[in-house]
Amino acid sequence: MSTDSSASGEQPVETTDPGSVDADGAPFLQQPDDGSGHLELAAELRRLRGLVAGSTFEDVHDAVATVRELSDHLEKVGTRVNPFTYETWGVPEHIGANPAIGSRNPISPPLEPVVFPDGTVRVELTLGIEYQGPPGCVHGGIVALLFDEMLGLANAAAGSVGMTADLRVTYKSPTPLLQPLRIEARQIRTEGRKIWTEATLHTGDTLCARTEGLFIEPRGIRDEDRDKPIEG
Ligand SMILES: CCCCCCCC(=O)SCCNC(=O)CCNC(=O)[C@H](O)C(C)(C)COP(=O)(O)OP(=O)(O)OC[C@H]1O[C@@H](n2cnc3c(N)ncnc32)[C@H](O)[C@@H]1OP(=O)(O)O
Repeated sequence: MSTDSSASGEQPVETTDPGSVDADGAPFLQQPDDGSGHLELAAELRRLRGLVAGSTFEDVHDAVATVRELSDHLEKVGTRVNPFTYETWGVPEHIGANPAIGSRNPISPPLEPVVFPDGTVRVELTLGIEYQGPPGCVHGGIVALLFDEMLGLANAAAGSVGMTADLRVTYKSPTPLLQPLRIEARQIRTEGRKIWTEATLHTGDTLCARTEGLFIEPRGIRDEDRDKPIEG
């Protein structure tokens, strides 16, 4: 998504594309473009989402009609995904619909994680007004969503998979909108089916929030699914 300039000309005014890949990190959980235009559609809707949530209008009835027409069109030309019939998790229909990382989901920022040799997973992102809680700050529930996702990805990077059983978030300092954010997650230890994973969220050198999660590996997990993240 494009980054615009505020009146001061310095700050972005909307959620931006994720940060570029760090030289030391490898892209993790890439979601390939199938060439259908689906990802471009989602990106355009992300732009729309920010405009709708973050603007005031005198009269947008024309836009209502246009968007209704678009929805009717997509209903006609699309094949609906059934979330109860995936062969396994991690297939594009599954990951793509995820509200934190899904490239097909206009709700997602989306995250574009990189993984480091020590198993740390990192994302860099900037969130716009559609993620606002307190004025100028990211909603605490959004922080928890992003943390949950990142912990799951760190588990996947470590070759394990677990359902979130306990997620504790400590909010240390307001998480600003429209400022570059960095989330880093890593698995700490495992014991039987229990997995402990931690993450931090910074803006610059300021720690905004940290989290500790306990994940439980589902019973009967297949070996080939261990490095695939469970979606929240
Ligand atoms: C793409 C990136 C992925 C993002 C990741 C997102 C992950 C998610 O959001 S998952 C969705 C949210 N989470 C859920 O819906 C989970 C709902 N809960 C459940 O399904 C179950 O309670 C589940 C699977 C966690 C555990 O159930 P079950 O497998 O029966 O575990 P159970 O046998 O009772 O317990 C196993 C061990 O874990 C412990 N345990 C289980 N739950 C907890 C808990 N909440 N707190 C502390 N310990 C717990 C038990 O005490 C037991 O310990 P021990 O072996 O020492 O006796």
